[in-house]
Amino acid sequence: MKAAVITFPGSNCDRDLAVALEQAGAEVTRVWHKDSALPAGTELVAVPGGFSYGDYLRCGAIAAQSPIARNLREHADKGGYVLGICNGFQVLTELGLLPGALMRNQGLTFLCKPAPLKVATTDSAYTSGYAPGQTITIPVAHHDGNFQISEGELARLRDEDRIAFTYAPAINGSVGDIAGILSANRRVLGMMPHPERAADTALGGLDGRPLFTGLVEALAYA
Ligand SMILES: NC(=O)CC[C@H](N)C(=O)O
Repeated sequence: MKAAVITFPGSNCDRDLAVALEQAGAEVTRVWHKDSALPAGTELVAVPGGFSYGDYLRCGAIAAQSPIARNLREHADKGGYVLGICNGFQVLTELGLLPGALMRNQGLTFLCKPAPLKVATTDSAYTSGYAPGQTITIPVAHHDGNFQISEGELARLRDEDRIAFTYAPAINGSVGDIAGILSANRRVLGMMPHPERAADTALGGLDGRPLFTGLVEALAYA
């Protein structure tokens, strides 16, 4: 699988994400926010966590206007795979590639801790490496992770089985305890927890690894 990992000024999980993808067998190219093209043959664009452009305006809002964001949108519009983690999820909602918004955590504090999650669907390239209903632990590190969405759009997410992960127990006030969602074509995933921080025993956990290995395997047979 050919993957491109975007770096914005303020990204801080870009290298970890590239390493996690490489360890799963992906061929990774790093892309700068001012680039105006993705490498030929890119199958997955990965948008990492961090504090892009200092979180000014709203988390992810300025990154969504960057030069590479146009290529990201084109890639998604063509049916390409896009993975947004934490700040990356915020960027994808700002771009309108995923519905809803990430608001300030209910407790108004930055949360940095391991978060137990439930795998809510295994029907995607990103979650096929898990067992249905499996409980996993993945670290979170955010102040704007409180996912909110209209009732109608929430019903649609549920009807279409597009909720990928939920917090168990709740941590930040997200509606339906939602931690990650899929696009209608199931090729775009946004999630607040950081699977790249739980993809190596040296990092204290392996529960994030099946996301990357499952994705690489799923795309090999796509
Ligand atoms: N780790 C991250 O990507 C953090 C995202 C964003 N800066 C927030 O705090 O909500």
